[in-house]
Amino acid sequence: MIEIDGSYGEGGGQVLRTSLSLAAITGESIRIYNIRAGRKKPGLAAQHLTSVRAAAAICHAKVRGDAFGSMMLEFIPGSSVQAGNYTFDVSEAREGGSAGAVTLVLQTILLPLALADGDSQVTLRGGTHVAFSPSTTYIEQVYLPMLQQMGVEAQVKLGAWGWYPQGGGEVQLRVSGGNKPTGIKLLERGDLQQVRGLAVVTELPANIPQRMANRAENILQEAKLKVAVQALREKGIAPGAGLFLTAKYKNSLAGFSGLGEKRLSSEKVAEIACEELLKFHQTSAPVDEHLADQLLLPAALASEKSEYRVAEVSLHLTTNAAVIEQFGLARVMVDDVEKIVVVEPYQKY
Ligand SMILES: Nc1ncnc2c1ncn2[C@@H]1O[C@H](COP(=O)(O)OP(=O)(O)OP(=O)(O)O)[C@@H](O)[C@H]1O
Repeated sequence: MIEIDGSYGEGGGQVLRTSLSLAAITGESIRIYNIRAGRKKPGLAAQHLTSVRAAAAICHAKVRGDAFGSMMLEFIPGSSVQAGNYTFDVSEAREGGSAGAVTLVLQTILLPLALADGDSQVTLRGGTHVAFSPSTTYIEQVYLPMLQQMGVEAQVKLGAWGWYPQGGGEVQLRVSGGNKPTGIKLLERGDLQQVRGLAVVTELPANIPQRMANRAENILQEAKLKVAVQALREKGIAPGAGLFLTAKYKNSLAGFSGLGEKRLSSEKVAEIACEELLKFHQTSAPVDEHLADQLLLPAALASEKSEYRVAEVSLHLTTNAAVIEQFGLARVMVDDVEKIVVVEPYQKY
């Protein structure tokens, strides 16, 4: 049984999710203690508990400690990962519901399902565009296309928008099985081809997405970037707003967002997303800070070495590297100065 200290490094949910993915893939039993000890409300929150249940469902794991707020979990896989049709609802993990991010549940099970024999279809319910997690738009426009470059085939379709605090969104995920990732080499991003944006609201007036779109286009055009932002007004179970930008470079993609809040103007939401994008654009790196930690797992499972340059070496990145190394799956080297990540898989699973 592999013992994992959940308080290590970042001390957040990612230590848990990466461990779950790797336990499902390798069949190794794990025991995680100090789960999310670094957070204000430690232990398993709704999104994490749903990730535990999702990982357990796909490999028939026996689980101990799978309760809301639990800081200890034992996870003993009972079979190899089984492709199939699954539904996971974050709101079921907590009384009174939750807007926990479905995208983080998705990332927990995606690679195990991609490696399994057969195709899968997964319905995920909860928050689809919430803070401190990849938005579903990011998954669709950045994460999955980058994984496709590594030979992993998966698509998402947004069925309903889910914002904080109500959640209630829905995403359909399709994964083609039997795909071992190839490595990725991404040291130069090439020229920017276009910034594509989505300014969206649910249950709010049409002038809001239009104002977000106008402000974003003005800022990015002033910076001499080619940009097109679509303003969209959608139906939903609650009001919500956001601006999602995807920068398409010759060799890579990067994503940035601003989420609406009460007392935050439409223009300010646009400015938040644009500032992030412009900061990234100045670095000349191909991989944004968030994708940097998210690419580690496919790279560790790949059939050959990966090498990529990142905009920022985050604590998420170094923490995820340490968890992967604890499973003995790959050697991960992070050059803090050059900001280059090298992953050498041992191909032991
Ligand atoms: N704006 C964003 N765009 C894309 N990815 C993001 C964004 N913000 C955060 N992420 C990613 O979401 C993940 C969050 O991991 P983290 O461990 O912080 O999560 P958590 O489970 O939500 O919990 P907590 O921090 O509450 O323990 C990381 O992979 C990070 O790169």
